[in-house]
Amino acid sequence: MKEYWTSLASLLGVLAFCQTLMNTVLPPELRYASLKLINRFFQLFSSFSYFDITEIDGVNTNELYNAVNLYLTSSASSSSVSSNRLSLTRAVNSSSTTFGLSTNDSIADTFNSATVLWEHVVTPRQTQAFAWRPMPEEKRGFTLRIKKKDKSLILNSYLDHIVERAEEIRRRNQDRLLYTNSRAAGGMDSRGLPWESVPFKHPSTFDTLAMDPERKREIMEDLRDFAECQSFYRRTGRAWKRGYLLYGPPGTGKSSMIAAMANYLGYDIYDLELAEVKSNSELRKLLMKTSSKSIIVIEDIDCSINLTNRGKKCNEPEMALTGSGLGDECGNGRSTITLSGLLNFTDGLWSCCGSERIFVFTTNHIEKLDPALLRSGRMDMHVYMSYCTFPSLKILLRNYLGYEEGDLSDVVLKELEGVVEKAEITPADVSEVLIKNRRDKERAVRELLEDLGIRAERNEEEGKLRGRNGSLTVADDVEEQEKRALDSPCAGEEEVIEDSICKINED
Ligand SMILES: Nc1ncnc2c1ncn2[C@@H]1O[C@H](COP(=O)(O)OP(=O)(O)OP(=O)(O)O)[C@@H](O)[C@H]1O
Ligand SMILES: [Mg+2]
Repeated sequence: MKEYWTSLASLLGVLAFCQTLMNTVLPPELRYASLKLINRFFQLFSSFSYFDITEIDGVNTNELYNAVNLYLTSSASSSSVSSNRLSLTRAVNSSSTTFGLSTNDSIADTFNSATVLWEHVVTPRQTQAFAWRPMPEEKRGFTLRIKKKDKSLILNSYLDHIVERAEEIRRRNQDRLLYTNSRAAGGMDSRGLPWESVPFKHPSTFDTLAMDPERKREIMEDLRDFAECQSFYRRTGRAWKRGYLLYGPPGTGKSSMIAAMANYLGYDIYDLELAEVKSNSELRKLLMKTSSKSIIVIEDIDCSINLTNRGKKCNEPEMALTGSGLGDECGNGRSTITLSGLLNFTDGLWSCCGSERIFVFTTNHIEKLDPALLRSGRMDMHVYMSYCTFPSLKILLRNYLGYEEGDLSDVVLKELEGVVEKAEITPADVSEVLIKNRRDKERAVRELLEDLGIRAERNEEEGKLRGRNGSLTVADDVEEQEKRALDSPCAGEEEVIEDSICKINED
């Protein structure tokens, strides 16, 4: 026994000596590499296989890493998984606490009677004197340890199971995320991610959205069709994405529609602030960092992109080859996003670097948009968010006052129907009147009727209404607006813009 202890002490002494020698002789980077090498050597004789799943896979975020993270996060608190230490987090405004694996801690899981071990590996990134792009300060990843004999039996099915479970958890999770690129400092965060997120809690749904019920049903069917028909997109060779252009006056529910879409499909929203994006390549990078099952939104597209930039030519010859043949990135520090860059963003090869994504552009002035954005196939569905119509008014009365079909007298309904479209009132304005008087329903309807009457009269006086007998229908309006926008490709804008639009059309 005494001999045993003596040998153990000598062995420990040798190990301590080797470690001191390594620490003295080798610089820190080499020390880490040699430890890794020794580790690999021992793994050769081990009965386990190891798999590394890193957070960043080249330039893209590794979807598998996110799936494993979510899977372990949700199962960390359950009794089937054993771990001594868990990290607890709760995001700003979030309603739920999430469990996670602490840095460099491990957790065991069981699948088909095989036990596996996950380790959360976080190592500091080696500092480089020069880097092409900001890199996260830490390298994160999971290492899966699995018995060699179980590897062929469960590895693929286990990973499929994790991806499926993660998907399920995401869908069940009420806290969708709302991402934005408009960070005060600009650029990326300490982990090299260009998007910041907060939990998305907008309560708007298709049920609360006031619009023509038939049109609403069409949009919902279109969305469902899109989400469920991956095989169709694959079979027809189309990228699995869809574009919606929402247009109409302010306060008609464009942003509410986006929230309703996200809540309906359970997608995250990426609210892209174009003014914060410096160049087309930055735009592409942002696109690459979005996840699938998401809605990428550019609000007020007519205001966000300065088309006059497209008229500016770059001196570098390779720049002149890009997009429409006009310079797009002159590197002068100002935003140099071009229309062609934007079109590539939604439609080009890069737009397919993920899947199941919806692009939504909104505008108050469809007639100001470049026809290239409107042509069929680019924005698959154009949705006109109109002034309040009688059917949408009934939805608002139900939402705010609880009036169901038949609760209001026929006389009042007739009065409302007769005046609502002539009043050209937005759902936002109707909501205001109803919110203000929601505790006194009759008064609310009375005030609404008064307001509608005044607006209708004013409109008639100002000769705003079009049509033979002064009536304006939503259908007329949609037709007229789209026609105006499509028929005059190079008309109606300042000259510089005209030039560049015409050039891109020639291309
Ligand atoms: N169609 C609608 N159905 C239900 N509520 C609506 C609708 N339109 C507007 N509202 C109400 O008015 C408010 C403003 O609407 P929203 O922000 O969606 O309008 P918008 O069309 O995006 O306006 P803008 O063009 O100014 O961005 C919302 O908070 C919502 O309560
Ligand atoms: Mg809006």
